[in-house]
Amino acid sequence: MDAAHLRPGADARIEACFRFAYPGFTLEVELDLPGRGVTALFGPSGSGKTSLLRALAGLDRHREGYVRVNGALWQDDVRFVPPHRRAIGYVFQESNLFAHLDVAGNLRFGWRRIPPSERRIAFEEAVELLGLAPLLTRLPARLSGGERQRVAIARALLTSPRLLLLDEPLASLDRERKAEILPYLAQVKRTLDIPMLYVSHAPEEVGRLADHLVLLEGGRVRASGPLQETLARLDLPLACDEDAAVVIEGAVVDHDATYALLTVEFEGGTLLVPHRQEPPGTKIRLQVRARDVSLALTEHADSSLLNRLPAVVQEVRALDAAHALVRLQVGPTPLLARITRRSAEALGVRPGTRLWAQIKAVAVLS
Ligand SMILES: Nc1ncnc2c1ncn2[C@@H]1O[C@H](COP(=O)(O)OP(=O)(O)OP(=O)(O)O)[C@@H](O)[C@H]1O
Repeated sequence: MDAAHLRPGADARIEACFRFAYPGFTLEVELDLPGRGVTALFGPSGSGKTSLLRALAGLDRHREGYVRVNGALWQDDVRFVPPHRRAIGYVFQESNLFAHLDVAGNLRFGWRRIPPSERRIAFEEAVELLGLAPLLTRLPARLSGGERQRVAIARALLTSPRLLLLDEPLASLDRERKAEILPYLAQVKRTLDIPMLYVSHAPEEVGRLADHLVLLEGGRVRASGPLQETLARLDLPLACDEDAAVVIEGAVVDHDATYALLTVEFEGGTLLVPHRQEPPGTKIRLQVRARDVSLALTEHADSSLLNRLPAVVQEVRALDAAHALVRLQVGPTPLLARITRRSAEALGVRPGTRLWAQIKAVAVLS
């Protein structure tokens, strides 16, 4: 079986439009999202993320709605495809596995629902992708939380979905378990190319997996755009967070074994990152937090900081009485710096200022 059958075309889109109200809450959204890759759905509690996923899946039927996923029309004014005919995989915060079935039985449940001619993922492929081979005969009660979620993801994949909806799939897990599962999700993304809508509050998950970001607020779309651009928008609450960070995509060009440093080239410059060896050409995602970036008008070659990048200021915004947020551009790549207002004034930081961004820490996300 060839997973390439799952690949949506180049012009693939997910289009959705909903308007509905619950007492005290109205959801009014219009979305036009890439039909490939991972779209992260961000937003405060009660902003409508789960309601939107349920509406997309057809689990809640709303009169005013439109859903079209990579050419398949699931809902408009006259048509409503019921949820079990939508080819959607849904993974919830708590995996709702059947307690009386072992892992293999749970996986077969999803798989058997799909007529053989419509199956596009082999049983063994899902087992291998999620590393489930040693667990097939275990009952859910004897699995860790992380293992249960891996089974839930594999079960969803075995329904050969056109769209995978993940509603905070890692939220109930501790840090270590989360870190264990993320590589599996990244592998699913790389191998199967099924579009995913991923609800998460965790910058680490979003930074690692997402290509596109939607920010919901009070039942409305506050922002929707490519991940790197959207994370660096000063008018959004994401950039104002204490842990605000940008994501930089690059490729490994070199490894210095003496100091265990990778050289990563991105559009606009290079960064040195402490990391294990990776073959040249490996694509890599880096995360740089706004508070780990300081600014200088001249290059401080006598500093202990390895990473100094020439940058141009695009925008400056006061965060509070003491701090300012600066959006910089390193070539075409956006970067954020959180500095004191006093420093911003002393350096004369304003749009167009050319300076050096000094980066204290870079995290490797993948
Ligand atoms: N079936 C329902 N009937 C009435 N109100 C509902 C229903 N489902 C959701 N709501 C309300 O709609 C609003 C949005 O809820 P929703 O669960 O979609 O938000 P969310 O962004 O997913 O929140 P969280 O991050 O806490 O999961 C809330 O005010 C919730 O109480």
